[in-house]
Amino acid sequence: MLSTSVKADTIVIPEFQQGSLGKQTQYFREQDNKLSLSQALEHFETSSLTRGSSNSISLGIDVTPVWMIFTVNNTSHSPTPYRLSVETPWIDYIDTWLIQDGKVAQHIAGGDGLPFESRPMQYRFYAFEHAFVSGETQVIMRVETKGPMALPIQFSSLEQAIHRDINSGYQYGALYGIMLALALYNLVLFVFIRQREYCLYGLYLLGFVLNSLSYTGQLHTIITYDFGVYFQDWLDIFLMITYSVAGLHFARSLLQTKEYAPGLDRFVLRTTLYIPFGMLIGFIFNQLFFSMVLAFLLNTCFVVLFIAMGVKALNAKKPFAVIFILSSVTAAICITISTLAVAGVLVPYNDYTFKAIEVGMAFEAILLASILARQFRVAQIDKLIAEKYARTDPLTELNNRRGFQELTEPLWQQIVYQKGDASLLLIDVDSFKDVNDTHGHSVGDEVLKAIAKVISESCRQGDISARWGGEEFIVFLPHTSRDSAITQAEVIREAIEKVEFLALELSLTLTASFGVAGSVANQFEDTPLTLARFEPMIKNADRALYIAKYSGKNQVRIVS
Ligand SMILES: Nc1nc2c(ncn2[C@@H]2O[C@H](COP(=O)(O)OP(=O)(O)OP(=O)(O)O)[C@@H](O)[C@H]2O)c(=O)[nH]1
Repeated sequence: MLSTSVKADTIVIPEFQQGSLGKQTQYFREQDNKLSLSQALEHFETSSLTRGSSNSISLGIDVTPVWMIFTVNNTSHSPTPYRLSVETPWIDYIDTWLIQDGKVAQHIAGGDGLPFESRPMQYRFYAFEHAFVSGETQVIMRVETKGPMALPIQFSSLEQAIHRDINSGYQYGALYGIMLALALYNLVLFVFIRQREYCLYGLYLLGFVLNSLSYTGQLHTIITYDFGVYFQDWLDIFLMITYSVAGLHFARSLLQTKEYAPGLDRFVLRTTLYIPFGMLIGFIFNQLFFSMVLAFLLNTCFVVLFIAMGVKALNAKKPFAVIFILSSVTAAICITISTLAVAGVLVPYNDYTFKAIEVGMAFEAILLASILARQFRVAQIDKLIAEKYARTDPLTELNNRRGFQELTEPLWQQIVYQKGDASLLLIDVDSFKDVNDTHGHSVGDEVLKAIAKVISESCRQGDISARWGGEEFIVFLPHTSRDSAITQAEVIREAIEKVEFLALELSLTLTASFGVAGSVANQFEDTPLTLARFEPMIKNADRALYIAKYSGKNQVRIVS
């Protein structure tokens, strides 16, 4: 007959509906040899026990097994089903004995040391349900693990347990949904844009979600193979390291720390090499504790280095540094809250403090995504500017040759298919060398700008003007016959002649010569316009310009 006079704080049901049992338990640590239940009961009776002081009992990593006791008193007249769960899914072995009237009514063995199918509930934690009969039931538990000995014991009526499960499902669904959507979106962006930040960010988020799925036991309800006692512990370590490494490389790449903080950048790089390497050595020699310490070290470095990189980026006046710091400090605070809650220090353990880490990471993920989105926008604007300048002459801001060709090509095609007319003007400033020689090159530049302005302002809407090279300009006149083009050229010639370069404080009169080529009734050089006739038309205008120059300049000519 088993008995113990030791009374832990009694849990009275059905009044007690749901909560953590840290404060209602008393415990002691097993010393050298594994105790039997009766030896443990004797110890409970005869030795001093530690009373749980917070919602979650937490004793550190790689500690000796713990024996716990608490009492449930069912004051109702019928058996009342309750669920007990230990919400840290990495515990290797948990044994629970329910003692009624001095006899073991039930023994429930579980933990990730047992194959998934043999566990009391096919659940992400060690959990079981039991109908507590009227009167007192003593609950004795023995817990053994190589991982962190954090024991948030949850005790709830079945109704509350199901309610909690549903709530928890929604909460995790929302958190993981946000993070997975962001991860996949960024990986898709990487496939199409080929910018490594997107890939690293996607991997970082995926790594975190996987790590969290494993750390909260959810992954192991899917992967149910029995790989042995430490499978889950090693997987947690591996995933912690993967997401930390991806996260740190993402931060390096996003903030480009190499440019302005080479020392810190090297340190981050080495951290992401040496710690995983050490973990690998630990894995090869099956040193779980050693690898676990390295994983926690990397996780701590991760938080500190994120903030340090943000501060360096801020000092270097990098855009987005403030948002980066805000996101990493928030994540750091949330990680600290969860860690302290699980460790039972300062922060009370409850569902919110346990999940703070995920909330912090989701917040960080959204802020980092906003940085990437803004960076994308800046890159787009830069690209548009670069594209514009690839088509624009920087001095006169008219089209350059490339811009001219790109704009005229579709118009020319349209005119050819519609059997319409089109003309070209080639304009060359007369004796421009004298301007340079007399007033200097920079004045020459200003003069060219002024003439370009006159040309573009004298053009009709739809005409396309461009700088053809040096002091030579070209104008394409769509839907304009050669005769109308001559008239238009005269307008521009007169406008140039009238330009006063007052802003340059120069009393200067400049003229320009014009070569005109164009079609009349869709005929150019006695043949209808075709796609291939564009180049010959330019050559024709060039010959006309030559004639204008050698006929005394400041005139409009065609090849007759
Ligand atoms: N300031 C300035 N000068 C330029 C630029 N591009 C070409 N030039 C000058 O334009 C002048 C062209 O001289 P030339 O080809 O002899 O022609 P020109 O003096 O206008 O004589 P004609 O064409 O026969 O009337 C050269 O002195 C070039 O250096 C430019 O972007 N800025």
